[in-house]
Amino acid sequence: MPYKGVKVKICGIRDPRTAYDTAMAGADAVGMVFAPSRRQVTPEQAREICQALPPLITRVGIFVDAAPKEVREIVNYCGLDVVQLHGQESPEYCRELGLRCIKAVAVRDGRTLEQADAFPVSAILADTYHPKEAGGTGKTFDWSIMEDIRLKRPLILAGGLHPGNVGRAVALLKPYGVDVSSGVEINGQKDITLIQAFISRAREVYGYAAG
Ligand SMILES: O=C(O)c1ccccc1NCC(=O)[C@H](O)[C@H](O)COP(=O)(O)O
Repeated sequence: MPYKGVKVKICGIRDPRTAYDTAMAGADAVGMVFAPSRRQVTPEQAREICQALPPLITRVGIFVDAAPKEVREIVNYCGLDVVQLHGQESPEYCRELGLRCIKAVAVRDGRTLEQADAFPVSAILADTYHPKEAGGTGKTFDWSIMEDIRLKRPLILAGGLHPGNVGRAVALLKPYGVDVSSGVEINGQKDITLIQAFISRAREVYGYAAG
């Protein structure tokens, strides 16, 4: 059955105060990047962020081709709920990890998404393909690729979303969730006004805008 609404994940959170404000603005999930990136956090920073968050919010760790042992250690140390995998991780890797996983797919065509749907994971995150960046590009992809694709797993849409286009994306594709990083930043820093606007615009499609 399709999800009646849309979950909102704000990614690339780097400090406890922004994490708390993001949760109180109504986000369903926050993401912390452990892979090399200008948004990278240490396990110590992520643990502080996780501890600052209220209870009913999902804490997501972002990894790119990290060793399963390292991922499990960070998950336990920080208190993460879900891992989001942005590298070349295989179905066997996801199975071996034994954690709740979101598999990110760099969308080039419908086939890449259908292949990922066979992964033993909890959801698929469709993101923009970039030859050098594993995520957080701030660029959209051609959403029409997705229009005729029906996945078995819940779909989270990402890639270049912002308050000005998220409503259209939700209305067109009706994803289970939306994910944003660059589109709620000003000069590389998360901006709480943009975060609030993003959450409201995403949800007003279903008629329950906050704020
Ligand atoms: O955000 C990063 O810097 C990043 C680096 C390496 C792997 C993944 C990364 N982000 C993952 C996310 O969930 C982003 O929110 C997603 O890619 C969308 O980003 P954006 O297009 O900037 O909204």
